[in-house]
Amino acid sequence: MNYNRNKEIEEADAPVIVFERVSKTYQKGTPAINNISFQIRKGEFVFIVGSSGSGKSTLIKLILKEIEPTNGKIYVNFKDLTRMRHRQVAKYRRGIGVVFQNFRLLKDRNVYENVAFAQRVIEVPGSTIRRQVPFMLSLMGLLDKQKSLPTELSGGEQQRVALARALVNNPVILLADEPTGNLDPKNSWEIMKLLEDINKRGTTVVVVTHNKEIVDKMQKRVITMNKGILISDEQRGGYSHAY
Ligand SMILES: Nc1ncnc2c1ncn2[C@@H]1O[C@H](COP(=O)(O)OP(=O)(O)OP(=O)(O)O)[C@@H](O)[C@H]1O
Repeated sequence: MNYNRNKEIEEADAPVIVFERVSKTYQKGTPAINNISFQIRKGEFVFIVGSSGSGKSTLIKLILKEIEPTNGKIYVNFKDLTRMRHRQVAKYRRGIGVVFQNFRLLKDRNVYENVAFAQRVIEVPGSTIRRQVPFMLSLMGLLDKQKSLPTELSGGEQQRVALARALVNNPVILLADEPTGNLDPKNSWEIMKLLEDINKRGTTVVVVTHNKEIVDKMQKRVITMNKGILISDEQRGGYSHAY
């Protein structure tokens, strides 16, 4: 598995997520996102923070093209999302790794199968799956849990399975929506260290979180939202500057 993706590291400065004056108003509402512009470059690690209802999940849904902006332009991986054809959307989404607060694992499949499934749906050859799934599980420290069902795992282990599944197809971007929301501090830090390792290997990582301690300690770029408006965007920022 060519996990280093040398070509992409060479293009480390290329913007992989671009929002240009983007607004989103749900039916009968005030704007959930109001005239937002920002760029995230290849290989960056970015936190998105803000109080409940500030528009963070809306932002993630826009990036995944689960919803359409009311105004503005969004480019991801050099594709104009507003002009993407319906039949191209599934393939586009498979190019982005995503993890959520509640893990979203297949409950009736073991750890190995949960990760392999992400490859089976895009018809990766069996021999490649048999090589790449154990590699990914070993990166996540899960080789000895391959045969366990999600219900037999701790929350931290379940999130590591979700990470393995999100990463096995080698995405350029990993989106994490509250990845530590259901975890205790020790497991939260383990997941954040893994996200940092993944980022060092070249993957662009975008993390939505309410975890003040983690944001303050990690000293990454922090985009802060408030009532649909981007109120600050700081390199080596902190949560404490948020409100
Ligand atoms: N499907 C929807 N229909 C109508 N309004 C919505 C919908 N989804 C979100 N909203 C509204 O849009 C605003 C932004 O919501 P969003 O879920 O993006 O916030 P958030 O920052 O992710 O919040 P949280 O931290 O609680 O997850 C809120 O006012 C919310 O009520």
